[in-house]
Amino acid sequence: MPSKQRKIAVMGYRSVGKSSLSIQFVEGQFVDSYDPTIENTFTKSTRVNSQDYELKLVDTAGQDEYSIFPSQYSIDVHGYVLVYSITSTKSFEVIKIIYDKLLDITGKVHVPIVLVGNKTDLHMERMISAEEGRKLAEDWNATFLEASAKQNTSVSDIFHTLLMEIEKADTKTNEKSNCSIS
Ligand SMILES: Nc1nc2c(ncn2[C@@H]2O[C@H](COP(=O)(O)OP(=O)(O)OP(=O)(O)O)[C@@H](O)[C@H]2O)c(=O)[nH]1
Repeated sequence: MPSKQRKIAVMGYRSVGKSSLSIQFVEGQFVDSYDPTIENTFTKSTRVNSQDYELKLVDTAGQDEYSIFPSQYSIDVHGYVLVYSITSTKSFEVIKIIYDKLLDITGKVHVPIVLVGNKTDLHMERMISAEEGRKLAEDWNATFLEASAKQNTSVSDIFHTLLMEIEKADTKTNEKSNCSIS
């Protein structure tokens, strides 16, 4: 089977660990220093369910409640990793706003999304429970995962799950377009 090309955008509030998750997945390392991202694109080959993928990962600049959703991330992107930090109530609020803007700009009812609560290693500083995250993802009809870029917990699951979600959405669209009225 030929390899499929997929583009994924990682979005969320500042400093939630978007770069750290991307770098952990692509390079297998964690960098402790904080360097705000403007935009970084990574490529990685990966395999899910016997299918090879050529993945383009766009690590975006941190957004806040006032940011305009960058229009370049509304086209050509197959799925989104929406990240908040379990230690930051603000980042959880901002991810809801980003989600609303994303739906608005794509004009779609359903977009493949994995909602990620990052920094689970900082359990003493936890502000958002797993239940709250799960509930939000349920409202969105998205998949929910908690992760730690630092400890490399569930990091590859995020991207593999999203690739499966994209595949599911693709199948649904194809089924619809093959549907004829007689
Ligand atoms: N303890 C802990 N720290 C983390 C984790 N992920 C990221 N960090 C730290 O959080 C800070 C911000 O991480 P980044 O990956 O740069 O965050 P970002 O979301 O890309 O930030 P912006 O580019 O500003 O939007 C850095 O100091 C990281 O080392 C994690 O899972 N656990």
